[in-house]
Amino acid sequence: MKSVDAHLAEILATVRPLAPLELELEQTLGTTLAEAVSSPVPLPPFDNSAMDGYAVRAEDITDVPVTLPVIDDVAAGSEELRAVGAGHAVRIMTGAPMPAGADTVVPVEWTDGGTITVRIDRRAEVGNAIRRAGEDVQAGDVVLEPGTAIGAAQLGIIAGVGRRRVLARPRPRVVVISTGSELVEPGGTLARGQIWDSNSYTLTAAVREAGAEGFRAGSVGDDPKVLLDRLDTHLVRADAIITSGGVSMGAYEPVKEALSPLGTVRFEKVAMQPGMPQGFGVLGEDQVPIFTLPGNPVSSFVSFMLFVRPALDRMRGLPGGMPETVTAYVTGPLRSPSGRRSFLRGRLAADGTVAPLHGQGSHQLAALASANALIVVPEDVTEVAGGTAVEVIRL
Ligand SMILES: Nc1nc2c(c(=O)[nH]1)N[C@H]1C(S)=C(S)[C@@H](COP(=O)(O)OP(=O)(O)OC[C@H]3O[C@@H](n4cnc5c(N)ncnc54)[C@H](O)[C@@H]3O)O[C@H]1N2
Ligand code: MOO
Repeated sequence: MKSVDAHLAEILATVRPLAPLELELEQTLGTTLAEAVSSPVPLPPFDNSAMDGYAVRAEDITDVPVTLPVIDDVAAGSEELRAVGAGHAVRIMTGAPMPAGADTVVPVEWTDGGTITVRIDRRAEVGNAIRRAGEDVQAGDVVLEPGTAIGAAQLGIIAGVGRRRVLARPRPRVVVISTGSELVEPGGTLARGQIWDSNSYTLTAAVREAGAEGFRAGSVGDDPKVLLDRLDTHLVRADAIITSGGVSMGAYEPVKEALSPLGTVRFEKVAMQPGMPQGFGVLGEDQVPIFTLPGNPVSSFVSFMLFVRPALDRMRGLPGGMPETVTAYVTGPLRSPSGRRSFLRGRLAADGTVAPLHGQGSHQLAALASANALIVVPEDVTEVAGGTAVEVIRL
């Protein structure tokens, strides 16, 4: 059997980062920057007040209380400013430019809040409550390096340096197709022998959680021709394809039957539990990667986390490797088949323990839904005693 590491290594050697595009600011969330972003101006661009209060000369308020005439009122965005002469005060708002002559800001709480004259009750040192130009960023400074994943804060600094568009690797578009003639859309009525299709929903959601665009292309039955047609329709708009089901040893395995003759997708057994039957390869002229995951719901989800997610990271221009693990102490005994790496569902607690859940079957979706971690048991371990340190993948 092929090892988990070898299977992931083959996948990562095949998938490539997507080509960067000029993207509008609004479209950059979840994309990966492909250029260095720098600021054309210092940030803040000008000295400004950090508080609502009064801009004055510190030397005029060394003896307090003192009452000064208020000669101007400046709000954020004010352009024409009167200079602050000796013995004068200017009422100033947070973010408003510092008027010339003033070297300190007295917060309104330290005053009587007057608008014609103001009584100042507390001294302020030179520079008090002033935000200096360039204190955050100097003109020309790189604020984001290529390869940065763009989240809310990163998008904020791109906007903050005035950029409308940036060069970024887009979110991969991933088409999800489930196979199986027993599948019925949720909301429909089950006849005998049927089940609701959960995998295509789980996998599409997992794709989105992984920072890619998920398109659920519904389910096809057990006819390999229908699957090939469906793949053909979606290949043009896909950066990757995921199928579920139809890859084991049964009499009707549409995925295997449809794709084996192409010679570009390999079906193998990977030494893991769940998720043993795996397929991976490329399709079409553009060599679109395809992941054919096993149909058991827990198996397809675990396979996604181990193989598809790192591949999507790589396509996004991020490092992409084995999911990170943390060490935890298992609260009860575990069993694992010899020669296979197990990924058991568990609940990781704040005290650093992980409790294995009841229902470790590959079909037991409810146990998966209550898990927040996968407990990893190495290939050469068949039994783990309660209290042992184990590695877990957080979900
Ligand atoms: N003789 C053997 N039988 C099986 C083997 C084997 O090695 N030899 N491997 C088992 C393992 S392990 C797995 S995992 C499954 C994988 O089977 P397939 O990928 O071919 O998937 P199906 O047969 O289509 O379905 C398996 C199971 O999952 C349910 N399913 C499928 N699709 C969905 C869906 N979209 N939503 C919810 N549930 C789904 C399906 O009804 C089956 O119960 O094969 C074992 N057998
Ligand atoms: O390997 Mo299958 O994925 O256990 O159920």
